[in-house]
Amino acid sequence: MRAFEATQIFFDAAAEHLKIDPAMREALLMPNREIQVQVSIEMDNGQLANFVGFRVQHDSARGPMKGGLRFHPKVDLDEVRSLACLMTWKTAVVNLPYGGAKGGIGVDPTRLSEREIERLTRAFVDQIHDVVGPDSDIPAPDMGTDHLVMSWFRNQWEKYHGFNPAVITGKPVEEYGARGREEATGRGVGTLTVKLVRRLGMKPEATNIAIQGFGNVGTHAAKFLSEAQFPIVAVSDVTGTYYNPEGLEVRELLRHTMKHPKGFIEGFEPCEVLPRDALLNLEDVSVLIPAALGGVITEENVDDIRAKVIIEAANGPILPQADIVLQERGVIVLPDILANAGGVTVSYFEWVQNRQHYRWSLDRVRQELDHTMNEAFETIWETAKKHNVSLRTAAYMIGIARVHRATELAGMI
Ligand SMILES: NC(=O)C1=CN([C@@H]2O[C@H](COP(=O)(O)OP(=O)(O)OC[C@H]3O[C@@H](n4cnc5c(N)ncnc54)[C@H](OP(=O)(O)O)[C@@H]3O)[C@@H](O)[C@H]2O)C=CC1
Ligand SMILES: O=C(O)CCC(=O)C(=O)O
Repeated sequence: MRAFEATQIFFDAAAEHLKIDPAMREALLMPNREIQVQVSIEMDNGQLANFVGFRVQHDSARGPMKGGLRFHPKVDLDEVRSLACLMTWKTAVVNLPYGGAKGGIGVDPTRLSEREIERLTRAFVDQIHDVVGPDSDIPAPDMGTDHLVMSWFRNQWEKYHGFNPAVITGKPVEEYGARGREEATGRGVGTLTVKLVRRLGMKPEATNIAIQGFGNVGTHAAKFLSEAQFPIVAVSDVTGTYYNPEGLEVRELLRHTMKHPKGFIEGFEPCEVLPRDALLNLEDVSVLIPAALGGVITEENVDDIRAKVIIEAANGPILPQADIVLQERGVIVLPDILANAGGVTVSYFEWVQNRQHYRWSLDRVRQELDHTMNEAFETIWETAKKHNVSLRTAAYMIGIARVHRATELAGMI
């Protein structure tokens, strides 16, 4: 199943509960604008290389559109469209004054040098600079991009439009970035995992966790949760699954990946090395946190999942048929549009600081993030109880209802 079709199925389930008529459903679901561009650069060896870049602007009823940039070989229009749509409901779930967008380039950044990635980023900005801006569409990091990519993006955009760091978030802290943005998605995931586990009557020390993906989101979630006394028994990256039933030494693990030339976990000890996807089926795992790609839990592998709770740190990790099976088995799923909303929340704080030429302390960022995440969680928990629906349907209901209301109030339709 393609990514956008999966998002549409989740959307429809909630729209049905909200009794939104078919024409309005179509209007809410259809992206405002989709941009596909050719991005050609000179590689370090002097050869020309061509890539395809995308920016999908899904909805702006609640404010400027917001969403990350992904550099990954699997990036295509369908994936970006689905991710942009998720951003619309996500920003509404945490009640930010934003709409949703997403972008990316089909490229494997691990095969490019830093200078080649910089040239690629700048060439992409040359193609899309006139459709993004602090009041229209504000990019940010996602898979395969980081604070350096944000910095090059800003610098190139400012060559056309002049100084305005609020054009992009997730920048280096010393260049108008927000303290706490780098950790924000993982911290939000951690905060809500603690809350949900407690709500379900489970004890952190007796709740084993497995995390798929050990990049920005996976590492910060692991750090937060191990500090909250959860045993992190398994983590994975593209090189494999690293498992220790006694709990991995997360601090050592972070030190190890920082020293590895490509940031990989391979070579870490003490632990058992298993095939990459074995992480999904471990017997002694209570909480599974997918924090890598979408579409990893499918109809084919869902019966092998043993966890009681799944926290969707990644965007779209569970396909709709698998979601139904998990619901029937009583597995609690905290949906992406709530679970990973910490990143865009602190991006909003960065944008606000940039616009005010003011800097918040890390304590203030963390306090406001915790407050936003807790409030959204309670709203969705209550909605799920009231309507007897899953947390995913409840989150979609909240997000869609807010965007629907803004659309009606603006008289856009
Ligand atoms: N960054 C952010 O602020 C936000 C990110 N997200 C979502 O979180 C997810 C992760 O993003 P982020 O952490 O930024 O990305 P990163 O690029 O920083 O890290 C991705 C990680 O996933 C690993 N990975 C890739 N494919 C697989 C696989 N098949 N099995 C196991 N591990 C795999 C990578 O391994 P390796 O390093 O070996 O390549 C890497 O460890 C994405 O779905 C993203 O959309 C959501 C909200 C905000
Ligand atoms: O920080 C942001 O603006 C967006 C992050 C993102 O792309 C996401 O939440 O999926």
